[in-house]
Formats: sequence, structure tokens, C-alpha cells
Amino acid sequence: MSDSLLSAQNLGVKHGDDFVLHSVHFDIRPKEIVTVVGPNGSGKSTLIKALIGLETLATGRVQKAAGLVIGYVPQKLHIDATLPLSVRRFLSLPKRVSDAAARAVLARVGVEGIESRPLSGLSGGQLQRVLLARALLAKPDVLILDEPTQGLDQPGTAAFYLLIEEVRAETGCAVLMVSHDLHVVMSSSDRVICLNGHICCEGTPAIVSEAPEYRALFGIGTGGAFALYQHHHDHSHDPQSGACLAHDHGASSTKDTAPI
Ligand SMILES: Nc1ncnc2c1ncn2[C@@H]1O[C@H](COP(=O)(O)OP(=O)(O)OP(=O)(O)O)[C@@H](O)[C@H]1O
Repeated sequence: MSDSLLSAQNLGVKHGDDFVLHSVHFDIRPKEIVTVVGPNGSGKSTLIKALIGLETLATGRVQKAAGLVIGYVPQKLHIDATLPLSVRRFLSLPKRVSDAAARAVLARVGVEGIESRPLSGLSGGQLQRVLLARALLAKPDVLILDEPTQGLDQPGTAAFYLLIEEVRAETGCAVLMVSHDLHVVMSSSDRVICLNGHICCEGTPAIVSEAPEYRALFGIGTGGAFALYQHHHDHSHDPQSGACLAHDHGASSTKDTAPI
């Protein structure tokens, strides 16, 4: 697609002899919020890493728009508690930023005035916001977040997604994220991609949420979220070829979702 910022065709990644991702076609356009969901080990982080060049591709290719700037918020940041790294210094890695810019971006993400705090002493929610702040300093065209609310409580998670939507509205950046918070994902994404080694189904949350399958899956609290994961386990793959051996796509039977 011509206005695509970042796209992948027939993307495949192997770890050892096994395909952990295969036949993935992906694209993201300006201002879109796209969320990738799927069970543990389904290849979500691998897809993100492949898109930003941190994985060797076994098949396919990734294309970026000319001059594309990506802001990446990783799933985990291992910080040595003995490392005397302050928030302020962290924000200047790898490129030095002014005190004013650091102050402004911390205020924007809701952690004003923590410049002098050691990174290793921050709460999970504060650290996520500092990671987001650092990614925003690059003025990204695409913000990529790998499970940004892992370890946050429900209010913290909801507040973080609200912040992401505000950032998208203010800066116009596209957002690609991996999430396990399925209820929030459904309300805050333009498009949801269900991954299990390949793209099982995808569609807009508005359409997906009208589907009987969606209502069954998400209508009743966390039982719904659980059901989606059951759906993903309903089929298996040949570890050598990555081929789908048996398929039972829950939500993909709706007309606007796209089984691949
Ligand atoms: N560096 C690696 N070497 C070997 N296998 C790997 C490596 N990284 C990931 N894998 C395997 O690839 C598969 C996909 O892993 P990935 O981390 O992408 O899944 P995920 O969907 O992000 O999982 P989670 O929800 O648990 O974070 C898993 O089976 C994992 O064990």
C-alpha cells in the first residue's frame, strides 16, 4: 500500500530449525493504532523485532517508508541496581537532549520532576512512562511498544493506554503494540491482529466486537479473554515448515476479519 509506513511481505523467522513466524503480511499506516494479540510464545515479540531489524529473516522482507523514524519501547529493560543511572542521563542515551526537552517530555508522560531519580528505583508504571518518554524524544513516525503494561495494575494499564491515544492524537504517530490486555485493546485499537506463528485473523475492533464470536469471547469478564487463548491453541503447526496442521479460527468467520 502506497501510504504504508512499515510493511512486511511473506515474513518468516526461524529459531533453530523451527519457524516461529511464517507467511506474515503486515502493514501500518499513518496514525493507525494496531495491536498484536496472541498466546505466550506465539511470536509477538519476534514479529516486532523482525520489523525493526533485530531478527534475521528466513523468508520475506520488511519495507520502511523513506526516512522513517521508529520509537521502540522494549518489553523488558534489565537494569543493574548498582548502576548509577539517573532518569535524566537515561533520556540522553544515545543522543543528548536539553534539560528543557527532558523536563517537558517527562511532564507529558505524567512523571514530572523525577529527573534525578535512579532508574533502578522507579516503580513499574514510572519506568514504563520513562521508556515511553525516551522513545518520544526521537519524534517517531511509528511508536512500537512490546507489552507496555506488563506488571501494571488495572488503573495503571488503563491510564497508560489513554496516554498512548493522547500521544497519537497530538503527534500523529502510528502505534504498533503487543498486548495481553484484551479488553482495553479492543477499545483503543484501530485494528487488532491475532497471531499464532502466523496471522490467524485480523479486523477492526468495531467489526470484531459485533461478531457473536467476539461477544462470546469478551462479553463476560476475564473468561472471555481466556476463551481467545483457547481459540489460539485450537490448532498446531508443523515445526519444520510452520504449516498450519488443523485450523479452527474463532472470530475469523466474521465477514470483516481476514483469515490468512
Ligand atoms: N532467541 C531465541 N532463541 C530461540 N528461540 C527463541 C528466541 N526468542 C524467541 N524464541 C522462541 O520463539 C517463540 C516465539 O517467541 P516470542 O517471544 O516471539 O513469543 P511471544 O508471543 O512474544 O511470547 P510472550 O507472550 O510469552 O511474550 C517461542 O517459542 C520462543 O521460545
